[in-house]
Amino acid sequence: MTFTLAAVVARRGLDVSFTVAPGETVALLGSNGAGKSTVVEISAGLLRPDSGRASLDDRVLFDLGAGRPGVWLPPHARGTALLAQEPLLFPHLSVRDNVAFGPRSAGESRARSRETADEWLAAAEVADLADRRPTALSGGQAQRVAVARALAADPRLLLLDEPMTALDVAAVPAQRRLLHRVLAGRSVILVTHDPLDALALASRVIVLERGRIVEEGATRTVFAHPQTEFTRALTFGLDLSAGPAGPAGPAPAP
Ligand SMILES: Nc1ncnc2c1ncn2[C@@H]1O[C@H](COP(=O)(O)OP(=O)(O)OP(=O)(O)O)[C@@H](O)[C@H]1O
Repeated sequence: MTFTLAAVVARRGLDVSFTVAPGETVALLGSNGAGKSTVVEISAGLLRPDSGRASLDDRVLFDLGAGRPGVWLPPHARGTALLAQEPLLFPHLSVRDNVAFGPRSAGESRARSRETADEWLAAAEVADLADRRPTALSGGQAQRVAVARALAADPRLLLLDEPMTALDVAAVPAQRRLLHRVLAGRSVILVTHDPLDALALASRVIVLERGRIVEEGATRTVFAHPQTEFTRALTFGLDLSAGPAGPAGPAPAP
């Protein structure tokens, strides 16, 4: 899926335009208030921009401008899934039924949507928690269930807004590894403050400053040759000379 977005939100000082290629994870970086969450909200259908257009392949998500009726698809009709900082699971449903909710809403039978849920719970390595209520989960477990729930809906575009922020620091590497595995081949926008998330998960980064794109390119290229003060500070001390880190870590020195 190719995602294209152009949007202006004057009251938030936002004016951006970019594309996410099929199967590409793009990390949105930038200081507090730069506009990252606003981009996610617009893409998910939670915030209406003053003007702009977004599409996922040939499906127009919105097309708005002055003096015409325009197009605005509601969140559930977009084919996007949002994974937020907090897992936001339905407290009255079991873990399995939380994950089954998306496929069930999309018209799958109760039995088939539960099978889909169990497949994604297994992929997120939390199959043993299927019968629990969300209140009986740790923060890390709840985020894994939230990942399973987002993917069970089979989104055309996955929006991750700081999915690691609420986690204990010790739980972050395992969550990063899970995301690395399940994001492969999907079109994803990842908001993060952590350069390690961008390096591990995103092939491209976009840096926002006061609602504008000020830097973008391949993650390692941008980090190795930062053009803005923000990116220079973000990557200070990062050693990018070891080559790309795979699941087994960087290649050993010769
Ligand atoms: N609900 C809101 N109402 C009005 N203005 C808002 C609202 N949420 C954010 N803003 C403003 O919009 C601008 C962009 O904020 P946004 O939350 O998108 O930034 P961000 O890059 O996600 O920041 P952070 O890293 O702190 O989460 C900021 O100037 C912010 O003050």
